Amino acid sequence: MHLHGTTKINRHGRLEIGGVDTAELAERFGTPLYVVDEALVRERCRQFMDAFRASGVPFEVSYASKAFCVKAIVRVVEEEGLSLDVVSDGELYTALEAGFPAKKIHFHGNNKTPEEIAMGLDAGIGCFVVDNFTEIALLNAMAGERGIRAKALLRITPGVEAHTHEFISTGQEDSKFGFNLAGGAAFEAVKATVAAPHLELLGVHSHIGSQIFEVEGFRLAAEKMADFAVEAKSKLGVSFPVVNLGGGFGIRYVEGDRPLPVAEYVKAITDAVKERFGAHGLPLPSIWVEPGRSIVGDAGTTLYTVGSVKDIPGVRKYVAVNGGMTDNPRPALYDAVYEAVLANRANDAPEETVSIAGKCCESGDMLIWDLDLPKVNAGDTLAVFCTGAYNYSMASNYNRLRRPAVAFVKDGVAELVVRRETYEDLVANDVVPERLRKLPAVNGR
Ligand SMILES: Cc1ncc(COP(=O)(O)O)c(C=O)c1O
Ligand SMILES: N[C@@H](CCCC[NH3+])C(=O)O
Repeated sequence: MHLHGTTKINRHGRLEIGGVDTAELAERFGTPLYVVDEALVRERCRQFMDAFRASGVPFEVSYASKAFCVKAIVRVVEEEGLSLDVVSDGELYTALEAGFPAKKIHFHGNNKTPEEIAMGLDAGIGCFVVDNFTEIALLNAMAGERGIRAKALLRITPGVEAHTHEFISTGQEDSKFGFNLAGGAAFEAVKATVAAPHLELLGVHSHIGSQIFEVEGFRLAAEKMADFAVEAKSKLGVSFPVVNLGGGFGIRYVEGDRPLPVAEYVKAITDAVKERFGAHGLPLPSIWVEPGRSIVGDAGTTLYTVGSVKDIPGVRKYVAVNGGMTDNPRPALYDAVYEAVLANRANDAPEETVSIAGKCCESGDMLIWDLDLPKVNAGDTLAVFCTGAYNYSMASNYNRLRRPAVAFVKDGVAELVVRRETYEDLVANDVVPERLRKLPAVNGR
């Protein structure tokens, strides 16, 4: 069993996170419950910040809030000195509501609506990561209407494929994201941006994929960005003050996952940029990265209560929990794998191999296949590890399940940061047209 961050087994044989017994968490907040180890989030933030400081380059580490976007986490990353990526009006709204400094917010997305661009411009965000020619024209026009110049980073698809699950690779040429390098769109985009009177070109951005365990892809992308900077300088006289290499740094979900220490990814990136820019006599740009999963992923644990157990002799034993694809759609979407333990009997030896099913009306609603556990009973608490990234943020109300609560734990204290949805929340936006309203009962019928 791999215990992440402050997670440990206490003297009662129960799992404890941030110094808080999971039995107490389940009792106080109910289950399913997302538990976030705040100290581990802060440690991950510091690993990035410290590695960049050690490299001596100008930098920004921008938390990709799509991984987990709620006000409390925004507060934590601000306290740790990070910047923030948003990809929608909703994420931007959350960041601003949390008091995050607008200047340190970067707005991503392949189809930012005019309303989203207006919201970003009016808030005075730091930059837009511009994705396509439509956006160059729109952003220029909307900044012009306001009499300002918007800062723009151009998202480039560098043609680097990271070794990861196909569905979450975004760096290849055939992508809905960005301007491709090989086809010449990236070069045209630089020309169009510098010709736009209300845009200020900050530089270039690339993101090569997610859950990456090697430095090679980052190094290659960094080199391609540097070579592109050389081309832009020599042919157009344009400089890139910023080179952003995106996110995608892998984490350990299960045995066999071998992420590199954060410092190694950072060193590979900063070395490649330094070398390549230096070799061409270009000034060193500010180097930015956008980690999401590697900031919050392994700090999250989901607690569930075991309900029905169904044994099909000679086939398999299904153990169902009171959540599923609604709070964690990643196994269904990406065949993602997770480790889990019985939180209330964490020292008990494994006795059986079971598969963890969710409670949704969907055969694909399985959380873990073939998990070794002690004999499981209804009422046990199952803790699934590494659910901090892309779980709460991708959760749904399928089957009208209510989204779980989120609690931060730290130094023996648990605090609610998102309350569990209520039945009222579920129907709050429903409108019944007059003609469908139930007539008041007549004569008691
Ligand atoms: C542009 C961009 N930046 C950053 C991220 C964060 O990725 P990860 O959570 O894998 O670090 C993503 C998502 O993959 C992304 O699309
Ligand atoms: N949602 C994906 C990652 C998204 C990457 C896209 N930028 C996951 O759960 O792994």
